[in-house]
Amino acid sequence: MTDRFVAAIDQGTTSSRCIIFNQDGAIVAVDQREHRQIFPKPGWVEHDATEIWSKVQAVVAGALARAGLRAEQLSALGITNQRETTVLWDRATGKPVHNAIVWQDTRTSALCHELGATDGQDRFREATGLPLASYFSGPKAAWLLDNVPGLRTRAERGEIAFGTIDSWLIWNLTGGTSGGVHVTDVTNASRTMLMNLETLQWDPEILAAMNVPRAILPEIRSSAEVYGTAIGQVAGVPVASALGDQQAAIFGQACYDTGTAKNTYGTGSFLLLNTGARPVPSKSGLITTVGYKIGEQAPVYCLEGSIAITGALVQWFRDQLGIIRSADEIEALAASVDDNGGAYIVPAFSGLFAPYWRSDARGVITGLTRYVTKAHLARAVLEATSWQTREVVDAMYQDSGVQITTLKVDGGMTANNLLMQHQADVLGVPVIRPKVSETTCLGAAYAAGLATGVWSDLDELKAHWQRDVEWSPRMEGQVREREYANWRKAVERSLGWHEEGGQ
Ligand SMILES: Nc1ncnc2c1ncn2[C@@H]1O[C@H](COP(=O)(O)OP(=O)(O)O)[C@@H](O)[C@H]1O
Ligand SMILES: O=P(O)(O)OC[C@H](O)CO
Repeated sequence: MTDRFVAAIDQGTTSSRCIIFNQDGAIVAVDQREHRQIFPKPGWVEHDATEIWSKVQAVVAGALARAGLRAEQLSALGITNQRETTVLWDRATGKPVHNAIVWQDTRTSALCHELGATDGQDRFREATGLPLASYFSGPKAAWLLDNVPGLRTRAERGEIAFGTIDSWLIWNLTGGTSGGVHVTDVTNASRTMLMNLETLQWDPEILAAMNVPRAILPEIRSSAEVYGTAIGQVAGVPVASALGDQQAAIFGQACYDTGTAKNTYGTGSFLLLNTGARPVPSKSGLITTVGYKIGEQAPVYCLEGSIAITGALVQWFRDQLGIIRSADEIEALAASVDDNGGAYIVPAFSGLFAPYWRSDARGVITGLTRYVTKAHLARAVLEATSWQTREVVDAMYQDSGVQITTLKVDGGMTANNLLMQHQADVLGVPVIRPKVSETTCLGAAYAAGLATGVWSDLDELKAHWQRDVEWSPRMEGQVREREYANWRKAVERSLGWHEEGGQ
């Protein structure tokens, strides 16, 4: 039997990656490139979508070259992407009309506040599963339509296309101005704040409230089906999956059973719990989102705890404070002391996401005394990730009644043993990392392979999953609860700092 190969593109916040997998779900080749982060004003974060498209083309070529494969040897191509980031482009020229507005960008906070005051918070949450927050795409699209001169009129005439990054890539991959398909998948659409979670279609009332014309929106499709055939460097290859990166990770982690969960530790961290065939509304500050939908099958929903800043705090410690030279140095520095020396850091750099959704929060370091050294602060940086995760795990339990008994983990920060041990300690459950920790690309590859017959069903995919490392809890319960109380006190001190219009 000749091996079959599936390529996945992971277009992330800081870089684009292409990974080619074989039929066992093992990695054959990887290529990765970073793109520019554009910060025009405090709180604003943009990407150049044209640059992203060229980086994506480069990593696809790079991965093929490293694998020693030709495009025609690929059975399918899957897409996974940073979610919520919003691009509007001119259908005739194929050019973006503005830089993409990134998920972390807070420029629409005031708009969200106004929408809440006029239409009520609950209306949006009930229809879309999301709290009104600058994180999501709908308000970003509305901002662009109102702030790029003449854009709203052109949009209403049907000249402009909206997309999250999946749509932008699929449109370009399948032909762009010469016949590219304008689609998105249910998982990405569920992050726009424009899709109704029950119908899985654009919600006309929400579109009206948000003032977003239907004419700009892509067609919503499943996460695993052939959307079109690629042209150019991968000509002839079916483009056969799209999933938001966190949904791709839960798919790659084989969390197909109700009650299973994973946490991905990257720039931010995103904990998703599979809640099965029905959306579970959150009362505890989580998001209700679509996990995946395979072709004609029923959708699977998730509850999600989105944490904006985890790995990005390590980057801040490295780049803004200069205390370490590389992210991995933080582990040795933190391990040089036994504890945090009483210091806690709450990285509310752009407010706090789950479970608080407080745009008025800003970062704080508390508990400082002259005793505290940079090593204690290094510990506090790492612990901020595990405590924020503990808070979303507690919220998951309140919302779903599911007590997580083991947590599957992945992402760049899981290379840090000290952090993973602390995570197991503060959750009081084992934390497990799989052998293939590139679960985001793997999930997109799995979905594309299912759509094209490379794999037959979820059981086959489940059999690929293998444990690599397991961290077991060691902390005494009393210590854990005392420190958790300290963490929550620190969070209290971060709230209410920022006033609208200030920085
Ligand atoms: N050894 C480490 N210890 C702690 N944090 C780390 C370590 N290695 C990488 N990181 C953090 O992980 C993040 C990168 O992870 P990755 O999964 O590639 O993120 P993303 O997909 O969001 O770009 C960075 O924010 C970096 O600071
Ligand atoms: O690109 P990442 O890995 O930082 O993921 C970003 C998330 O999709 C934002 O919702």
